[in-house]
Amino acid sequence: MEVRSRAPGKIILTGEHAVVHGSSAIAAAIDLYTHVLFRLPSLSENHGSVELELKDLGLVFSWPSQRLEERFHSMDTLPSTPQSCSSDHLKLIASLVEEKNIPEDKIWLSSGVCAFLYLYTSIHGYKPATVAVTSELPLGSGLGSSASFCVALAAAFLALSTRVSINDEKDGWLTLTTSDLELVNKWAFEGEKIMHGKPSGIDNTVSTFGRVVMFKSGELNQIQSTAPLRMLVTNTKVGRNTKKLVAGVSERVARHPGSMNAIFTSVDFISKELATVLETPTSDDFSVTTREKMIEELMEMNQGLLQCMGVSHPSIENVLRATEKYKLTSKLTGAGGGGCVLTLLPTLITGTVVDEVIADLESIGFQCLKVEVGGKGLEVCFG
Ligand SMILES: Nc1ncnc2c1ncn2[C@@H]1O[C@H](COP(=O)(O)OP(=O)(O)O)[C@@H](O)[C@H]1O
Ligand SMILES: C[C@@](O)(CCOP(=O)(O)O)CC(=O)O
Ligand SMILES: [Mg+2]
Repeated sequence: MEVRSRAPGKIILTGEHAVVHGSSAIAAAIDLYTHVLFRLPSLSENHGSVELELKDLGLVFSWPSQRLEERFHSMDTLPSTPQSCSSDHLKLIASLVEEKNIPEDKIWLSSGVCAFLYLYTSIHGYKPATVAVTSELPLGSGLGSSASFCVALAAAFLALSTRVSINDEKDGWLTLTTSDLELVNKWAFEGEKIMHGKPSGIDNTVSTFGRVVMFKSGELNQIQSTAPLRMLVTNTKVGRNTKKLVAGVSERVARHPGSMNAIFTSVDFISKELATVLETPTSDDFSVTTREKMIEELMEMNQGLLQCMGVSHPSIENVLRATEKYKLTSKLTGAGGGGCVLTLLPTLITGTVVDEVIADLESIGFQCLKVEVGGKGLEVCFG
């Protein structure tokens, strides 16, 4: 028996970090996915283990089911509803991951493997299975790979544990009902907590539900954008870790509470204004160019405030300068500190100019990705 799931990454148009502190943020799904293939072995192929195959990284980890059961027997590991992983429970999981001797240059993977073990054992128990993961997203770059990893895993485990109701349809990609998407989203949030420490929930929410969303304090509002948004994503290829960057901002808040809260309030206004701009139909009084100028100005202001939060990086500033030469506006997306940068591609820009911008950025050593913005969320497929 097997199920596949795929969950998109995201871009944050405005509001990253501030959203962790209660401000509004606007994010959109992108057409780059994490894919999970979850297989329960037949009796003849039963290997008695829970096996995680990270295909892009060429790594396989496996834990005998019996050993997992013995290690966790004192834990309440089969909650019927999503629950946070307690620190004792996480210590146990971390010790099972440490035994795998993940190579030092890939040690950043550990938190992902911990999140996998937590979601697997909580939702599915200890039964032998093979879980294969591939991702079209650059990992640890601000495009929400951690959240899409958790969403795709939680969906696959729930789908084969019959904890979600699926239509009768047997072939093709299916979307879940809203209440099942909410369940997946809650589990994915628990996985994100293991990876981010203190996530806002925006990444798992947009990966689950797709589209363009405004998010504030756990509340989701769909944005009906009146025109397509064209964005170029530039990966600076400077590695960074969301958990550390989020913690760094909280430390700055502790040192400068008044100033930082004023910044978060400004970001809240910026996101709300962006929502209005996106939802306002273009007309004689509000042309596409005016709309795009407004979006650019809001992105520019948000980038300035992200600098004030201490999460920009020289590589990000380089992208800003390189795109400014073409009168284009850019802003970091995700946690910053390196990672990815967004550049708005106005409607009137020609393909030749876009190609020149990309060539310039790639000549500096960056990687450009053309993404579709605001598409679908999580889907599953039985086969
Ligand atoms: N396909 C994947 N395979 C294994 N781990 C993954 C995968 N996708 C994400 N992760 C985990 O998520 C972490 C990156 O998350 P994070 O630092 O939040 O950056 P982002 O979410 O922007 O990609 C990785 O270090 C890894 O632990
Ligand atoms: C910085 C933050 O706002 C977004 C982090 O996104 P990413 O993991 O860098 O893709 C954190 C959060 O909202 O949980
Ligand atoms: Mg992340």
